[in-house]
Amino acid sequence: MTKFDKAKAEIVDERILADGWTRLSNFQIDYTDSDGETHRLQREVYHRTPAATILLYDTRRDIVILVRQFRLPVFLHGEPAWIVEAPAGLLDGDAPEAAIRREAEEETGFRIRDVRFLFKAYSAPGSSTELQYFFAATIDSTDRVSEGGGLSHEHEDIEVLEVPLDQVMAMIEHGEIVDLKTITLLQWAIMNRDTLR
Ligand SMILES: Nc1nc2c(ncn2[C@@H]2O[C@H](COP(=O)(O)OP(=O)(O)O[C@H]3O[C@H](CO)[C@@H](O)[C@H](O)[C@@H]3O)[C@@H](O)[C@H]2O)c(=O)[nH]1
Ligand SMILES: [Mg+2]
Repeated sequence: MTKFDKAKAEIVDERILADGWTRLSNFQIDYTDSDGETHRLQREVYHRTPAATILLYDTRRDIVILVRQFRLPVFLHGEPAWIVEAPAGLLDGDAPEAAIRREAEEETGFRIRDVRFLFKAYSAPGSSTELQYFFAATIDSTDRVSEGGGLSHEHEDIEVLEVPLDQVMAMIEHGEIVDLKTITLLQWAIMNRDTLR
């Protein structure tokens, strides 16, 4: 018996507010709450497709490979908008592992060998359908097959960074790393560094 045994939700209507790069809908739902009372609620949902991200960790040098790129939503906050993130990308119809291998190489130039699935998590479950798959791989400099930097025909403009794992917590605390998936992965790395060696 939990608080939500009587609770349920039914979709009544979906109205598409925008259908550009990503669909934005206004839903009406009949939500029956934990007391058994039903209320009609409005909820806007941004239909983001799934994505994957990866911790690339060089065990010998104790560094992680991060990327820096422009993010318009950060720019709109009036803050420095070329932000530091873990390599990541949309699955684009591929399985999560295949997608993260592709994205890691496109963005960083590293062709990864063994890759470990860590967990999956919703990025912003109050507003977006986006599901993020988290991975980790150990690398060394011989795994670098190109410069990376992203796809020029998609105007990706990416800088590849090598950051000592010992510095990332200070970067998070000083606001130099502000992307939530990246903070999650780096905290995982600090907690599990020994299992990666
Ligand atoms: N035309 C058009 N292109 C877009 C739009 N939004 C993104 N793109 C293009 O779509 C591509 C997305 O690149 P990916 O590497 O696949 O995805 P990402 O943006 O890095 O996404 C990752 O980071 C995000 C920020 O943390 C995450 O939100 C996302 O889940 C993922 O982890 C880029 O080439 C970008 O230019 C848009 O509104 N219109
Ligand atoms: Mg990307």
